[in-house]
Amino acid sequence: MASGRVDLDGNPINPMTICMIGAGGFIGSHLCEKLLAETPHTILAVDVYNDKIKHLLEPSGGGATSSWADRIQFHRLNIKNDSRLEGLIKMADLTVNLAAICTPADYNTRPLDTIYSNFIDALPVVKYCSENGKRLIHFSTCEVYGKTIGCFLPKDSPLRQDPEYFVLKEDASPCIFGPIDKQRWSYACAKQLIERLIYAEGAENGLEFTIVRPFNWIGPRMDFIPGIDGPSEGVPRVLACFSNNLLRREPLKLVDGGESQRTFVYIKDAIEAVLLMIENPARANSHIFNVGNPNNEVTVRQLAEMMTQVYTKVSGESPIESPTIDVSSKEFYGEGYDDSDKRIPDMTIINRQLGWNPKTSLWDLLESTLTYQHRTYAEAVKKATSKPLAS
Ligand SMILES: NC(=O)c1ccc[n+]([C@@H]2O[C@H](COP(=O)([O-])OP(=O)(O)OC[C@H]3O[C@@H](n4cnc5c(N)ncnc54)[C@H](O)[C@@H]3O)[C@@H](O)[C@H]2O)c1
Ligand SMILES: O=C(O)[C@H]1O[C@H](OP(=O)(O)OP(=O)(O)OC[C@H]2O[C@@H](n3ccc(=O)[nH]c3=O)[C@H](O)[C@@H]2O)[C@H](O)[C@@H](O)[C@@H]1O
Repeated sequence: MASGRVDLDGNPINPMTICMIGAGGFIGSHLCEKLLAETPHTILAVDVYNDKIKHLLEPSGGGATSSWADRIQFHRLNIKNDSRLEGLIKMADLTVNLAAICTPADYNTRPLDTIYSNFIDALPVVKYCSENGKRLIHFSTCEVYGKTIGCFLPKDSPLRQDPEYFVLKEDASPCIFGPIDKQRWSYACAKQLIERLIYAEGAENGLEFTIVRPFNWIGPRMDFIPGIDGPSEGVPRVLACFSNNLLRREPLKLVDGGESQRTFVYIKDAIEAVLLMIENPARANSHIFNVGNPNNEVTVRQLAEMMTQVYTKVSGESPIESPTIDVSSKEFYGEGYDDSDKRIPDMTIINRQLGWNPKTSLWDLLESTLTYQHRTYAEAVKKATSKPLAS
């Protein structure tokens, strides 16, 4: 049955069933919302948690019409050890695998869990897709590029300004990781190996696959605020760390001077790219796609300064006297941390295959995200910090 929707080549798109593993996480929650709101597709949502998609599962909740809840089914299971996984993959036309440990604070402190989660646990998913002739969209990471070639040049080398030495290209750039005792690279290395395995399944066994390399997607529902909806000692990714500091009126911690550079893309822009991949298999299969916003580059220090300005605007609270503080990576993350110096995605392939371009500026995406953070957490943080200490 056609849905009235057409793909980029004008062909009708038939409704499909999508097995989405890790659907209860940050990216999964936005992808579920988009699929339910704009397409006729059905979702088999697999995760160990569902807090971030609860509003979609309740028949009348979160503004959802009952037809939304009819098209999403939540399966609480851990893909490490659940025999129901193969059945769900068989029932679906397409599997999207998002499940992973993906917070840098874990890579050097829980390297075994990180490697198991990103490589070993993903193996059965690839195998079931390959054996049952099912299409797979697998989430990898921009971290597979590791460090740029440019960072090994002398500090004053003019070649450091040459894009050939830092722009990251799917089909040309090498993957450059630090030594083994820098366990930070356990995640990137596990993701690289699963990419190679998927690629080989495509080459040798005809698996239909697409690999996504997200470049710092950020927005509402990313990670958790420590002590409010996550462990008080937990260290989430930078957006949630800095949001937590702003909510608590603490200085934002700059790791090793905040000199590393990142490009941030708004989650809603990035999800548009994933929907194009889902609905245009002929253009997306056998490709690896960078998905990021090369125009939104900042150092982490600049990000901290911009988030402080934006938060002042959306909360109406004046900034604290010393808005940032320097910490060493050893103090913040522990032994074995290392960092990617710079991440600029080359957009040629995604542009050519899917015509996708990011739209939202860093200021605008921070404004909508920090408005959400303030609305969602400010009261809870105030309550938590005003509680008298137990005697
Ligand atoms: N957010 C980003 O910018 C970004 C960047 C690069 C790569 N990625 C990749 O995208 C994917 C999703 O990222 P996210 O930001 O949504 O992370 P997330 O942590 O919010 O979501 C991951 C989800 O997977 C689930 N999960 C993990 N292990 C599982 C298991 N064994 N069984 C069932 N469910 C399990 C978790 O409960 C969580 O809900 C990950 O593979 C990550 O490596 C994300
Ligand atoms: O998002 C991505 O594209 C990928 O990169 C992230 O890695 P990274 O960008 O290093 O992680 P963040 O926690 O977002 O940190 C960004 C930078 O901010 C710094 N930072 C972080 C937190 C903080 O409080 N202060 C601070 O200076 C980190 O040292 C790092 O240089 C994670 O590995 C994954 O989510 C993902 O695969």
